[in-house]
This record gives sequence, structure tokens and C-alpha cells, in this order.
Amino acid sequence: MLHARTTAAAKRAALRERLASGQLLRFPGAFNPLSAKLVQDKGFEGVYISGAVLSADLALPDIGLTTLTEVAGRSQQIARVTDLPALVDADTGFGEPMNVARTVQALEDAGVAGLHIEDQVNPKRCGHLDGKQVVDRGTALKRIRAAVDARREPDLLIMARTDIRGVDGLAAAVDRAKALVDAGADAIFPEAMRDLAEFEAVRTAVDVPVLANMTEFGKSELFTTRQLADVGVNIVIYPVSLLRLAMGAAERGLDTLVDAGTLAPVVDQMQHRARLYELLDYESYNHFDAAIFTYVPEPAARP
Ligand SMILES: C[C@](O)(C(=O)O)[C@H](CC(=O)O)C(=O)O
Ligand SMILES: [Mg+2]
Repeated sequence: MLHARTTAAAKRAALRERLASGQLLRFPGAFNPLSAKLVQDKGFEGVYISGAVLSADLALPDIGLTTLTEVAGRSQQIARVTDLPALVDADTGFGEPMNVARTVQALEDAGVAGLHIEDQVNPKRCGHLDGKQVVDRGTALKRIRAAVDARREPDLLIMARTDIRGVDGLAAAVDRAKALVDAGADAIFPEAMRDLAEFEAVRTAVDVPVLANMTEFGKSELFTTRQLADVGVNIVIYPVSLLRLAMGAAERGLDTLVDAGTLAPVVDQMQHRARLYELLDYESYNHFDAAIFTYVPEPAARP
């Protein structure tokens, strides 16, 4: 009820433990706290908090317009309703190394289990679009060093994302991934890999967990969890997928309303009120209320 019971520290420890198990962890992107509850209910291992989704939610393109305050606020709203570890997209870290340090502490306070910081220049772009630019190696490494030094909870997972594959090719991506790990990154997110062999190349180059981004309409083919596990990927994100599914359904529903003048034909496609209440754990709130209503305080002992 109200919040999930699992503490941030326990979620961070669980993420570390699960990563060490070698099992592939699946992190669908939650587009709000309610969808994070659905992700947990369906048995996934974690929840992703996407920058692209937060931007889209505010009807903005994903070009570095959102602020740390917005990202931290959304992270906190999502992290507190789920027992799953949350991994948040911290974009470029919101500035220079000192800003990156502040970003890490703000997201740590928000209760996430991990975050990733990328090596794009500001303003950043979606990693699967052409025309993006990356910072030089020294700048990229300083961001990660600052992030690692700023964390107060050693279990907070600091993941380095590199976008260099789309700019300078695979060899550069492998090179940068190694350097980012040397700078202290706990995990690597190689963005916009073309095929499984590319994931494998990064996998063999570093000895930390590797993430695969299965975003739709991007540069990577949509590999199955089996294919990704077979090449040694440790975490897979589906960052914008739930938002795309929900918006697709919303658009079709509105079209029906325009055409038919009623939503009756699509009611069976809607989440039922009963299912919503189940996800919200409505029952516990009723019990809480009833228990308080019938609670009779003991009469105070006479002095
Ligand atoms: C993972 C990502 O950074 C995100 O913000 O979710 C995006 C996803 C997308 O735009 O499809 C990305 O740059 O890949
Ligand atoms: Mg992003």
C-alpha cells in the first residue's frame, strides 16, 4: 500500500546479485508509476526509466530539454512504487563533471538502483538517429569518474553508455568501452549496435555487465532474449515500448470514438476497472480505513 516495502538499498543489492548470477535481466520502460506496477506484476526483473519517454510524456523531443529535477522527480515516483530495481537514463549527466556528481546524488536520493551516463555532446540526440556527436575520450572518462566518486552508496550501479559506434564504428566503441570500465564504470551500454556479433565484441572486451537496447524503429534488430543471452548480454531494455503500445491503443480508440460516436466497440480492449483496482491494491486501502475507523484508543491511565 502507498509505497513498495523494499528499500532502495535492498533493490540495489538485489540488482548486483542478479547481475552476478549471469541471468539476462529484462527491464521494460515504465512510462509512469502505474505501468511500473504492471511490469512488476508480469514478473520482469527490473524497470527502466527512459529519457525519451519522459520527454515524450512532456510532449517534447528527446534532445536534452528535460532537467535533472524532472528526471529525479519521475525516478522517485516510479522507484517508490516498485520492489524492482529501477535503472534511469541520466542522459549526459546534465553538464560538467561537477553537475554529473550532483546528478548521481540526486538520483541516488530518488531511490534508483542504477543510472547511465552517455558520451554524447550537449544537446544530445536519440542514440538511434544519425547526426549525433560524441565528446572526446578525456571528457567521457571524466564524466564517469565524477559519477563514481560522487556516489555514497557503493551498490548504486553506475553504467557508462557510449554512442561512439554510430560515429566512429565498432572498433572505437570497443576501445571506449574498455576505457570507461577502467575509469570505474560498473556496466556498459553500447548504443546502436548493428548485430549480435557487435554485442559479442563488446562483451568479450570488458568484464562488466553489458546492456542491449531493444528500442523499436532504431538501428538494432529486435533480438529475442534467447539470442541476447547467448551472446552474453546481461540486461536488456525496452525503453519506449510500453508508451508506444499505449499510444497506439489510445490513437485507435480515439479514431473509433470519432467514427462510431461511442467507445463501446473497444471496451473489451481496455484494462478493466477491476484489474486497475487490483494493480492499485485498492483492497488494502479499504482495510486500512476500516481498521482506523473501528480503532478505539485505550482510555488514558489515571495519574
Ligand atoms: C534508450 C534511450 O536513451 C531512452 O531515452 O529511452 C533512447 C531510446 C529511443 O529513443 O528509442 C535511445 O537513445 O536509444
Ligand atoms: Mg535516452
